[in-house]
Amino acid sequence: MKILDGKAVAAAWRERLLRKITELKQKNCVPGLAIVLAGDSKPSLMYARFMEKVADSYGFKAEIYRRGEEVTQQDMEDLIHQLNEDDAVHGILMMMPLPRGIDSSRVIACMDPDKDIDGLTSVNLGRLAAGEEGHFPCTPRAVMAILDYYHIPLDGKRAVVLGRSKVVGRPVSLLLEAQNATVTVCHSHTADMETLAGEADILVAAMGRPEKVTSSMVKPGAVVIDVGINRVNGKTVGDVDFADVSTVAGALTPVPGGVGSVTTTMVVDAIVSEAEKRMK
Ligand SMILES: Nc1nc(=O)c2c([nH]1)NC[C@@H]1CN(c3ccc(C(=O)N[C@@H](CCC(=O)O)C(=O)O)cc3)C=[N+]21
Repeated sequence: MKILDGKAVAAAWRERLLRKITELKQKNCVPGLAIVLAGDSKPSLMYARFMEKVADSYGFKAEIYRRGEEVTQQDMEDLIHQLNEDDAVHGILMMMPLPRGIDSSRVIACMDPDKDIDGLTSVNLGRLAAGEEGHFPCTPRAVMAILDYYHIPLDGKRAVVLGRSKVVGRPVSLLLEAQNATVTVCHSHTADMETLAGEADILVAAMGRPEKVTSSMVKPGAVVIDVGINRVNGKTVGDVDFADVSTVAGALTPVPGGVGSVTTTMVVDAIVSEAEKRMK
């Protein structure tokens, strides 16, 4: 079984992105990232902190806009409008989910699609579905970057995505299909998910349930991509039972050190391309 190392993928992208950032700085443009962190969700806290460190290592600005669990709808919408208008901000990364009581669709709708580097807006999701250029969610892009780095063929292959969330399941299914995979999306109402999962050449686990995918659901030799980030007893585990699935899979991403460690690189890529676009 091959371990698909996210850190190796991130390292492969790093040099080219660093070069682009240097070029931007020579033109007096320092890419600026606004991270919106509302509430106390653990994975969001982890991601925001890790993203801040990565931005620092790339030598550009990332600022966290922290709001409490009791933030109001108006505060959230005002914040997004403020960031839309701030020329130092090239991209907005808003941590999902937002606190209970906040209508996230309405907050997302406030976002300037050009600054929506995680592809949350209907405009960017529509562009993805239509096969147009745009900002696409960074976690699904990280999945694709891993498959690409390891030269995993997708054309004509059966891909099964477990989960249909707006940030992962749905966009990753569109990206896989765009690479000519035949994609099945499973969710909480799917009948006989185990059988469908077992037919996958490429299995993407993104349901957000700790260690739910076991060896009996995996075809021998399949490529398994674990998108899950779950905190269990102070430890971070994926949606895949790593030890069990590694006995049948052909290749598997670890957690941590897999998809998550490439997601931050995709944020850097998105912010750089947005900054470059503005210099033209
Ligand atoms: N709009 C939005 N987009 C997201 O993509 C999104 C989100 N909201 N909300 C929260 C979840 C969670 N998430 C993580 C991404 C990377 C790591 C990450 O970098 N993990 C490292 C470990 C970092 C460490 O060692 O601390 C790894 O897996 O290797 C963690 C969590 C993205 N999410």
